[in-house]
Amino acid sequence: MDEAQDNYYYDQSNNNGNTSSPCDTDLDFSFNSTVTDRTFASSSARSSLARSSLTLSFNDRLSTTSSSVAATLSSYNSFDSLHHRRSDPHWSAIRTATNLSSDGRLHLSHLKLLRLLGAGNLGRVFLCKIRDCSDSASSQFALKVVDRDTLSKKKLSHVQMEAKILSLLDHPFLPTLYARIDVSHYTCLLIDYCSNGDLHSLLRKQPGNRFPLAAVKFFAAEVLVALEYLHALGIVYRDLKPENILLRKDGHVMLSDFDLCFEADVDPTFRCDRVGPTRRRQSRRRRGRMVVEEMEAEFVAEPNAAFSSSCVGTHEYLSPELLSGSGHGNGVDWWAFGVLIYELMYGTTPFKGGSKESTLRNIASSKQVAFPPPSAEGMEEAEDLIRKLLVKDPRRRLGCSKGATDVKRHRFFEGIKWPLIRHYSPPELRGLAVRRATSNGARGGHVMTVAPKIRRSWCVKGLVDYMFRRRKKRYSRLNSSAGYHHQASTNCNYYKYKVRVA
Ligand SMILES: Nc1ncnc2c1ncn2[C@@H]1O[C@H](COP(=O)(O)OP(=O)(O)OP(=O)(O)O)[C@@H](O)[C@H]1O
Repeated sequence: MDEAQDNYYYDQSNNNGNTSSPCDTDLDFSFNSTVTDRTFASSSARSSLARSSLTLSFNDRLSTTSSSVAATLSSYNSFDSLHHRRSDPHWSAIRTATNLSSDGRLHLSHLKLLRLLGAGNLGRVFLCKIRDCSDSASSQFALKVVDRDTLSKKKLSHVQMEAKILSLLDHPFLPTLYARIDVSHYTCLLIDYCSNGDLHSLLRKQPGNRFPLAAVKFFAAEVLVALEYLHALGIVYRDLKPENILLRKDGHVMLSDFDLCFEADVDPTFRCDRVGPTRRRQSRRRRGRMVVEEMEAEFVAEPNAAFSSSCVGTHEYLSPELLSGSGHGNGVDWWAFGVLIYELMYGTTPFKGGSKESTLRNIASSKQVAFPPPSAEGMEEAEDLIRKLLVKDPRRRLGCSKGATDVKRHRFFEGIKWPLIRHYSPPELRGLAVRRATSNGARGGHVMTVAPKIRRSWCVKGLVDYMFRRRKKRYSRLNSSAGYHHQASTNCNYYKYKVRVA
């Protein structure tokens, strides 16, 4: 947006007789300008080979919860929320902008559009920055602009679903909704900007369109943690694919596109079992013998009773039960997770045919997934995981009953310290420009709470009861506390520890 357009904005607000200060208005519709479109359309980050999501209408019934979010859209500024990233410099940039605003809210006029990032089914996404903010890195955001007047009722419900889901999220691998601005017939969602594009485009830049195994493991592990968090909130994603996995400037993932999600209830469970033999040990401190028991605690929060019968997703990623139209649940995400790992490893999806119809036929057939001969060490583990995720019957599919808890245990992920996942270095790949965190950057501002060591020794009698009670208390806050989910999903959700009974 150039100076001339800035002036146009001021004139326009005056013509409308708006008496508030220029920065308090929402009348800067520069995203509507054809100049903006022409100038920036070519800079769209997504490759032209990207596969679009579909909403088939053989069964058009939306999930029950989607109607409940069809509430009136209103402006949403979440500065006061207890977001775990509230010390992030992005929030500070927004706070600085709104301090001067008479109503304390963020308005479109606080934002300067820089370029068009791309356009999707529902609207366009712009790179923008907070005006007059000196820290260029922390003042950049992505602004998703939706023109509600151009959308059908069904697409409008998708926008509402996306806005609702975004407002619930508080996780390093998922976008933060900094503000929602509804003005006239536009809905604008201000979220994190991912300067490294999407995983689909990155994959196309690699030799043979494949990632090395270590990179597959890195991306799969991060996506798994993001999925785990969504499922713990009762959100079934339904549109997992490389195109929807964006890469932040630090090379970590951010899932995007929540318009096809549906919500369901979750009934979290926490189990604590004794594993291994009970041993007697000499206590140095207490001068006596004590009993040491090795316990395994397991936390599961998976919407395994989720049910929807609308057919949505992306052809190559649709699961057999979704295609059959007889209803599906959380299993669609675990199926898609298997397809994703396959695609990252082999550069193509496992059931891809010559046409969309033949792809769908292959998915629906009883044909099992086939693999090229293994070419590197560790491929067998990956193949075994994919095979277990691509089980056609969702009742027998890995992940469907205990979610990420079971998937994380697979030997493909062996060695990953889940609580530290945010701090693993991204792989060095062609086309991935990783900017390390600076002192006031991502790491300094919002370090993920690191869980305690996986193995711990305790010498408090009744510890298990105590932990169980504490966790139960936290579960009761399940739907209200985003912080809890953050903790639950960044902590290892199954771990062993020793209990010493004096
Ligand atoms: N936060 C972001 N940072 C950087 N680029 C983004 C961001 N969000 C979206 N984009 C890019 O903008 C483009 C449009 O995104 P959008 O989510 O509107 O559409 P889409 O991914 O095609 O989804 P849909 O399935 O809703 O059509 C995509 O190419 C995406 O890569």
